[in-house]
Amino acid sequence: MAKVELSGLSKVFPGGTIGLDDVDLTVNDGEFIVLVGPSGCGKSTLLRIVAGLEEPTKGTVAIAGVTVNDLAPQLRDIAMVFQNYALYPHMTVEENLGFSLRVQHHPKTDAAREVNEAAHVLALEPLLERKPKALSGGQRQRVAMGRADRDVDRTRHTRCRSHRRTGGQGSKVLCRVCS
Ligand SMILES: Nc1ncnc2c1ncn2[C@@H]1O[C@H](COP(=O)(O)OP(=O)(O)OP(=O)(O)O)[C@@H](O)[C@H]1O
Repeated sequence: MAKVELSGLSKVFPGGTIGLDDVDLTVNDGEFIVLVGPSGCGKSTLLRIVAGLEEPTKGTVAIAGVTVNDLAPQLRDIAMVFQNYALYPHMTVEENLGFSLRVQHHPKTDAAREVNEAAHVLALEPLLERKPKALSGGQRQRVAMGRADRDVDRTRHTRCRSHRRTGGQGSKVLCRVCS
């Protein structure tokens, strides 16, 4: 986990809809927070900006002390679970959890071990052979969380741009993957 700091964050969409208006928020390393508010108040917009899927009109996003406004989403070491969970319906829980590891060409034994660890932590062990349609909403959400965490490309982070920005290998600020 890393500290996330949002400063003066605003988003005005084309057409003039205000998505966010001057938001300041600090989430400390290891802190768990919940954004609560009425439909349309800007929760998804805020998360999309942190993940890099939306550009703020004003303000800055810093992760682990590094301003990431100009950093592409895949270089931010952020995982996001979407409201529809984005699971592959034709794959089992096990295949969904391991999909990104296969795409990243992780050795099979390492991938299997990581999938088993994730299944244990998320209490999905008895459900590994099931497909998403045979899961409850909460179970689907846990699979989506497990998959999102594996979506972070660990191979990419051997050349982590955050590191280069903060002084290369001697940097004190390391992302979760590289540290
Ligand atoms: N791409 C877009 N173009 C124009 N307006 C948008 C766009 N995306 C979101 N908005 C508007 O920005 C505001 C904030 O939307 P956002 O999706 O962040 O709300 P939310 O708090 O996540 O809502 P919900 O709880 O219903 O999911 C809303 O008024 C929404 O209509």
